[in-house]
Amino acid sequence: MSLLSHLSRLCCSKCSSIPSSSTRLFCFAPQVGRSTGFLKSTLIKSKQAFRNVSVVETKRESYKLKNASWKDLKAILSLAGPYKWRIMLGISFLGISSSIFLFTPRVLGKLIDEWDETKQDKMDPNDKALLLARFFKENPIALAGVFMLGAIAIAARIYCMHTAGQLVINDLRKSVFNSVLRQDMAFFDKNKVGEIVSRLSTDALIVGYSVSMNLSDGARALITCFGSGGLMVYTSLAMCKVIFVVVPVIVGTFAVFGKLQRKYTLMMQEAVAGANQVATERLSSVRTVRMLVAERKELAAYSDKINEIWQISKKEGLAKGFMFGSFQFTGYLALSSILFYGSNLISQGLLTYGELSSFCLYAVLSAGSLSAMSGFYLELMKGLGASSRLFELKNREPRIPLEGGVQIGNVKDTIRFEHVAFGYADRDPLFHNISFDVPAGKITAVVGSSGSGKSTIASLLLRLYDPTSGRILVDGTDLKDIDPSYWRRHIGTVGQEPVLFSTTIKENIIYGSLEPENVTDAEIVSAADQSNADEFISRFPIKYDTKVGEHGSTLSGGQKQRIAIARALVNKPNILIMDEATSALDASSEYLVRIALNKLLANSKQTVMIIAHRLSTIKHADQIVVVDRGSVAESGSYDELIAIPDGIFRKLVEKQTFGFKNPESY
Ligand SMILES: Nc1ncnc2c1ncn2[C@@H]1O[C@H](COP(=O)(O)OP(=O)(O)OP(=O)(O)O)[C@@H](O)[C@H]1O
Repeated sequence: MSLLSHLSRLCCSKCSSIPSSSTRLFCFAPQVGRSTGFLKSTLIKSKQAFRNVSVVETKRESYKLKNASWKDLKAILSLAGPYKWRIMLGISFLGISSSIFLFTPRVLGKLIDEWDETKQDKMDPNDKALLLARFFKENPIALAGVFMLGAIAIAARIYCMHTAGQLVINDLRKSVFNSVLRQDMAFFDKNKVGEIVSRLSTDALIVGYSVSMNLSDGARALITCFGSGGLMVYTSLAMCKVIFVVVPVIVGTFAVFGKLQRKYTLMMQEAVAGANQVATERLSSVRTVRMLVAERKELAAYSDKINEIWQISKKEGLAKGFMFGSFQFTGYLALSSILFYGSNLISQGLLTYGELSSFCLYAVLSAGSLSAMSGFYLELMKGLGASSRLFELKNREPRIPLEGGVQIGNVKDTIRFEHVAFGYADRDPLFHNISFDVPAGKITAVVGSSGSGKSTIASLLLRLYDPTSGRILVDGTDLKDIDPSYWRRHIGTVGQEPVLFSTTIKENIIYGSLEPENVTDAEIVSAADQSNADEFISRFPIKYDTKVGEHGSTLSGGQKQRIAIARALVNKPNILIMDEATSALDASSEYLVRIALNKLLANSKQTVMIIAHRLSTIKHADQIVVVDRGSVAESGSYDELIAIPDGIFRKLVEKQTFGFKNPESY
């Protein structure tokens, strides 16, 4: 009975140790960025960022084992390279525990026969197992001591392999995250953040497991299988006939129901991921759900997903039940056959009680190790499948590197867009010929109808994307030859919807500073003062140490915007890009932000690009560039452009001043 339960425990431990995809993490890009300090708040349109950010874990395909390639085997084994001594130590402990527990049944068999007076004369007095059995008969405490040693060796092996696995997982996660952080924006347009985070969490776990615990479990199964198989033959060749009949039945049962159970486990993981996706998406947009009174609808949607889980769970439970039931059935059948045939041999004097007991123990050990070996193979395949996806991310070279090139962080004369053409991947070309100059130390406003590509111009200037043809020249140097990080570091950006991180106001302001620890409090207050933020921050009880909540949820839109402006200013950037920094605000918030911006622009010696929606706000720009149908349709001062009869700018202004007769007077 206890042998059978030991056997089923072996199988259970195999099943339960498989990392479940229901443990996937859901994470938002700002948090990802914050945790490393790499992502700069230079995303021109936070709405674009959130398009990816709020995409949570999507339904993933089951592991496609057929895609696992053996060339990756070398690569995943090389991940364990730095920890080879730890793994070797684990394997040595495995050697100790396996030797003890493989030799034990034989010694126990001899111990049983030792009590049988009639068998004494037939025993080989030089048999090592017999000598040990006699020793343990006299010193039973020593036997307990040996078992204790075996148990300690097992514990040490598990510790070594578990920690080696975690170290591999840590390395993988760090290197993949590092590679992902370096990717260009086109990569993030195509890949969902939820999917990447899932790879970092689940796939790294599977790979780490497959080269650590799984490897040691596989080695243990192999040693046990061959060791106990050999010892069964050594114990009684005659009994092996029964084994040849019984073992395939046990392994076959396990294979059939095990496969079924694994299938349902994978279906379950997908269903749980689906339910999590619904829950996370809806909860992250709970304000919209509340305003649209959609609570019942969302509960129904979530209940449907839970029902899916329930349907699969019933099948999974049935498969599991049948597997363990059949396992008990075949196991008992096997043991009964061994005992029946064994007793027969005993009655003929061809076998001793001790030998039969040893044989039973070895049979159980080898059956357990056979099923463990099949599990090892599947886990290794899973590891290979998961590693190929991770290596793809780890080895991906971004088209726009993070660093490298001429270190230019200012413009002395002009930034020139020269016949720039550009289109987003899988979209029609957006620009076919954009040409205009941004003079140094002046304010240039870019205007155009919605979707004309104003924000894209700012993205190109930040080199978040490269033009498909044409060039952007900074005092004659192609932007492609300039160190991208150095360039971006000298540009202050305020996006349409400010992205704040769930930390203090102070940390939000200094986020993006090259040396945040060197930014003085006076500099922070000065930046906040310039952006009209100090006025409300100083009214908070703990002022700049106030936490702003997730995505700045405890602040008003205008307050968030003013903190974002302070963040853009604290680094004293040479170039400022303001992307519709006030369009999302109500009238009074806009007024406060506008005062801040006007104050800033009035004193500014910087080169400023304003992506403008509200045309009344750019009256004082030195130059206005009108983008229309992929090229620059008009450019000039406000007065020059408004004076063009039927001009595009004039029409844009007329649309915004609908109801006013004379747009010039607006
Ligand atoms: N990351 C992206 N991937 C694919 N297409 C994009 C992406 N970002 C913007 N677009 C598309 O490019 C076009 C120009 O977008 P952009 O945001 O530059 O326009 P805009 O003039 O700033 O618009 P608005 O005034 O409405 O903010 C739009 O059609 C938009 O759908």
